[in-house]
Amino acid sequence: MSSEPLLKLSGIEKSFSGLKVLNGVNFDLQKGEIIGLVGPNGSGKTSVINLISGVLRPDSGTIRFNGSEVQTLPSHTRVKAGINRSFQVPKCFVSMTVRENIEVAAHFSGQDADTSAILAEIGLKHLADKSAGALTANQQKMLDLGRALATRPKLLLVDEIGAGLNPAELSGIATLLKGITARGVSLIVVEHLMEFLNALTERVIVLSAGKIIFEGSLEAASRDAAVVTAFFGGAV
Ligand SMILES: Nc1ncnc2c1ncn2[C@@H]1O[C@H](COP(=O)(O)OP(=O)(O)OP(=O)(O)O)[C@@H](O)[C@H]1O
Repeated sequence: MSSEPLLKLSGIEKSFSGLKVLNGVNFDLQKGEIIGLVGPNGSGKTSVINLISGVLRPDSGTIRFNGSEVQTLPSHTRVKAGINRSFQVPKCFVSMTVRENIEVAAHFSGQDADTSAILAEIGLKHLADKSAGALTANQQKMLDLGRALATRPKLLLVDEIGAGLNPAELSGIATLLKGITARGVSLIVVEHLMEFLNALTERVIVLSAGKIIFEGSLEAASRDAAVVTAFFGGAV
């Protein structure tokens, strides 16, 4: 049996207009694992998600997923291979209904999704026939997640889904995400909300200025001098 991780980033470098935003990023993710990706604003978290999902390509380095290198594949091919994501700013089709948004995503990826089950899971079943453009921002975030689920990902990348939610909503999303991993899906969760992350996972990767400065438990991260300096500019 292969012990290769589901996802392996090796030596990832990315610059924009000469400014290096990722500088030798390496990490692994196992099947069914959740990791939190944290770091100060501008540290490179969304760039990592964009590189894994195919929105961006690395200048150098490799991204192995499920046994193959994927770093040069376009996004739609990566979706079919089992990588999908939600966005910081949701990207639903606002002129379609909620149900149609899920159906289109499933059709696009060639998957036979259970639309009703997904609508129930994301809490939008009662709004299935409503236009996606009429949803609140938080409901659109859930629909974005539902669209990703409709493609039956093996790896789901969740970019700041918690922003602007109240504690009850955050707890509901933590339960939802844990239910998704219980089905064997791996998750990378980019988040600023540490309480929310703590409810989801023990393992975090901390980025600072494009480099991984810590990998381990959230509790240990909070006591790590380099992490404290990256977030607060010095000891607290
Ligand atoms: N397409 C782009 N073109 C130019 N610069 C970019 C682009 N995308 C990201 N950057 C820059 O790369 C750096 C890392 O940005 P990124 O969005 O990955 O950080 P982040 O950690 O996700 O930040 P935040 O927590 O604020 O979302 C920033 O300096 C950002 O301005």
